[in-house]
Amino acid sequence: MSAPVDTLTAAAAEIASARKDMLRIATAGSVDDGKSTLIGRLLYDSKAVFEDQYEAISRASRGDHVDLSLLTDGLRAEREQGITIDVAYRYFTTPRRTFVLADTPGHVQYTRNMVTGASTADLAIVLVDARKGMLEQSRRHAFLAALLRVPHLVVAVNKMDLVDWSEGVFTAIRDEATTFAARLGVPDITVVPISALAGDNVVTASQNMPWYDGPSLLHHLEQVEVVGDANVADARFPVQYVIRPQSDAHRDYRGYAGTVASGVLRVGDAVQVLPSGRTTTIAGIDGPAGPVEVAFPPMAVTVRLTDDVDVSRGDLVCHLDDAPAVTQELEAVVCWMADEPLRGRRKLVLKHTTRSVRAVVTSVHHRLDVNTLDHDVEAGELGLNDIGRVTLKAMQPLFVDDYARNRVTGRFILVDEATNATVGAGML
Ligand SMILES: Nc1nc2c(ncn2[C@@H]2O[C@H](COP(=O)(O)OP(=O)(O)OP(=O)(O)O)[C@@H](O)[C@H]2O)c(=O)[nH]1
Repeated sequence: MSAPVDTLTAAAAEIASARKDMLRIATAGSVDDGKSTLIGRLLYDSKAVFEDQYEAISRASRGDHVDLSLLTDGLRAEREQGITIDVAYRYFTTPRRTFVLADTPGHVQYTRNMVTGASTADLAIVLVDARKGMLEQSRRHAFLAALLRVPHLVVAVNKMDLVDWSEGVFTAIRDEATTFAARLGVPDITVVPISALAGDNVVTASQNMPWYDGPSLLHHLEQVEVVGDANVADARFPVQYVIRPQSDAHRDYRGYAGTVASGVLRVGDAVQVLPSGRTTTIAGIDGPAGPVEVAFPPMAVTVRLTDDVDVSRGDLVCHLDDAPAVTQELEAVVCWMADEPLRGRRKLVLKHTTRSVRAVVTSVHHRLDVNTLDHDVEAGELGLNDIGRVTLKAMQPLFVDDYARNRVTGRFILVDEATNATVGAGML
């Protein structure tokens, strides 16, 4: 039985109050587009930086402007190499919201980090250098954001000071970005002209671009609506651990711990456990601070069931009438991240929610050209950072939804059997 509508509304309201204050952002830009400077500017102008830190970087900066990229680059080991490698998470808060910012590097070979950083993001900021316009990299970043179904896209056209704050330059880039985003099916795009170095339109409105009447970047980040993006309809609870205390006092306790992937679970709900299909009822839900009546994403809880059904790690608890597809054959868009190409008959380990199964790629249908969005059906393989459509056969059943409907149960990663390295990410 699904949760009744009033429960969904209540859950949406609870998610709203829990989430209204938080926005997860992924940033992407090519090398030197000014990502570090932009993040530094956001931190500084939103007062997330202490004055003494600012004085230290003022002293270290050369030229007219304080080099805010020192704030974000300061801790990076890549300083010597001059490149950014891993995804770094930063937090900052304004009176309106808390922001979790995944800083993903721009180099083409690091697509993998972008995939990691953006897969849970509410919003992606793609930085573009006003002098260069939409490059292949910018398109690639926008494409990945769309592929990962990041619901909101911002294209920040940076270094407007270097094009004399030209409205014409901005309009041309905005039109190109908007057209490309429309082809990708991006539901929401905002294009903002900024100067991260001088601070124009980052937090406060620019005096230099009176022709722009949209919001500043931070203002947009503070007001963008994300509550409606959550899937509150389909209850999906992948079991991570079975909890069965050994002590005599708790000998009868058996609970199933995990994170609610989507939807709403409520005490008393009739549920089924996949793959067995056994039906039972939720006897209780334990949160970190004690029992709760309702659980919704992304709460980590322990669920107790009324019947003593056999449940193990990797099983899925869902309602009776909206179960996911149970399948061993998967057709997916895969982003390949290993040096040696992906070809048919390749054996891999597929990790989907809390389940790991062996799988084999049965065919590579096409490779996608990120610039033209054309399908190359002749390719027959995917090289490093290629994206394409493949079919896989899993050795055990998986409980899946379309990625478009569910960003948690609709994605998986591919791991090399021998090295245990992540070699691919897939969207169903
Ligand atoms: N004139 C001007 N220069 C800028 C602006 N934003 C950044 N820069 C400069 O551009 C250069 C690159 O900026 P970064 O912030 O380090 O670039 P990045 O994209 O973080 O580079 P990686 O860390 O290598 O990915 C620096 O010299 C900045 O001072 C801007 O709005 N105007």
